[in-house]
Amino acid sequence: MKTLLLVVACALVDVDNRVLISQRPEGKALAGLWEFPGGKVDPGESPEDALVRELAEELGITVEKPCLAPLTFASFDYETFHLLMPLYVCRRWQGFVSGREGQAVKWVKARDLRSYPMPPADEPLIPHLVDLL
Ligand SMILES: Nc1nc2c([nH]c(=O)n2[C@H]2C[C@H](O)[C@@H](COP(=O)(O)OP(=O)(O)OP(=O)(O)O)O2)c(=O)[nH]1
Repeated sequence: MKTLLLVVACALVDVDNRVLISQRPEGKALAGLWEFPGGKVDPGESPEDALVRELAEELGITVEKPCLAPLTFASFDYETFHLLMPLYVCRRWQGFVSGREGQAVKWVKARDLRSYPMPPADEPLIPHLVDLL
């Protein structure tokens, strides 16, 4: 089997029940596609620690681990690796969301997520968010 890559992602949900998506920067794989904030789990790091770190780096917000609720996961066979991506939901954080790495960010209703091109791994996640929100 290919390398199993563990990536953690978060559906940040605001008071209007909108979800945050972030556009992958030029130069990265899957550039231009809209994704849930997150990233790779580093060796020795727990998934929750990785997500707290990524949310701070990418969006400039502080999240407490108990505020990360597991929702579902993506399992997708990319050409060079197999992605396993737990998706958490978070409704509480400190600070204001901004694209700290120059990326565009957008708050969207779950039912409108289909209007934004996302990586193929993310498509099966959308109905879970529509159901929840
Ligand atoms: N963050 C995130 N990654 C996703 C999503 N869907 C999806 O297929 N991926 C894939 C794209 C990448 O192959 C991988 C995440 O890797 P990345 O390169 O963005 O992670 P990272 O922030 O740790 O990046 P790096 O600094 O190490 O380059 O997961 C998603 O919704 N969110």
